[in-house]
Amino acid sequence: VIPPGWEKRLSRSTGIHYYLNLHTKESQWDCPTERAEPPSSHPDKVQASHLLVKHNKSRRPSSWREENITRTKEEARKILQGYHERILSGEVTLAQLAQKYSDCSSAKRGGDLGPFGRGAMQKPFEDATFALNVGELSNIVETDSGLHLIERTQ
Ligand SMILES: N=C(N)NCCC[C@H](NC(=O)[C@@H]1CCC/C1=C\[C@H](COP(=O)(O)O)NC(=O)[C@@H](N)Cc1ccccc1)C(N)=O
Repeated sequence: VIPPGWEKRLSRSTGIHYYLNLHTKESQWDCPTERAEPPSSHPDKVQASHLLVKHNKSRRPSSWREENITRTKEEARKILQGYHERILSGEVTLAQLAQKYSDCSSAKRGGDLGPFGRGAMQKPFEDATFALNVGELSNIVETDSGLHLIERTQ
């Protein structure tokens, strides 16, 4: 008997049965032994990309882009608001802007921070990311590093 959350399918090309996980849409040849669970709405780990604009009150007012960052926090906010509007309009993606303008070393990876759990990032950043649904873009989030736009990717 097939555990709940799975469906037995017939592969047209091979004429062999396979099993489809109705939640993840992944398929496998061998008959599952565990039930397939819907994705939990409280994941241990999330993945996000971010665009960081630092200012003269950042804990480390320096980055790969700029040796000595002198813009004020309000100037940084204006810059990030501009990026926010351009991303929301669909003109550009966060990754494209992060690659060029983010004051974080993750800029090289389009702002991708990789997967992380609670306790890894500064609290405001962590809370904002965990509050996002996958694919959603945050408003401006402030940490000791500076001002961020965050997009949750997983
Ligand atoms: N994957 C992890 N656990 N890496 C350690 C994160 C440490 C954490 N960082 C933050 O909370 C902020 C939010 C995101 C980036 C970040 C800050 C700074 C930039 O600000 P600054 O420190 O000059 O003030 N970038 C970083 O840390 C980068 N290594 C993030 C990163 C870059 C490339 C690949 C993966 C991760 C913290 N507890 O301080």
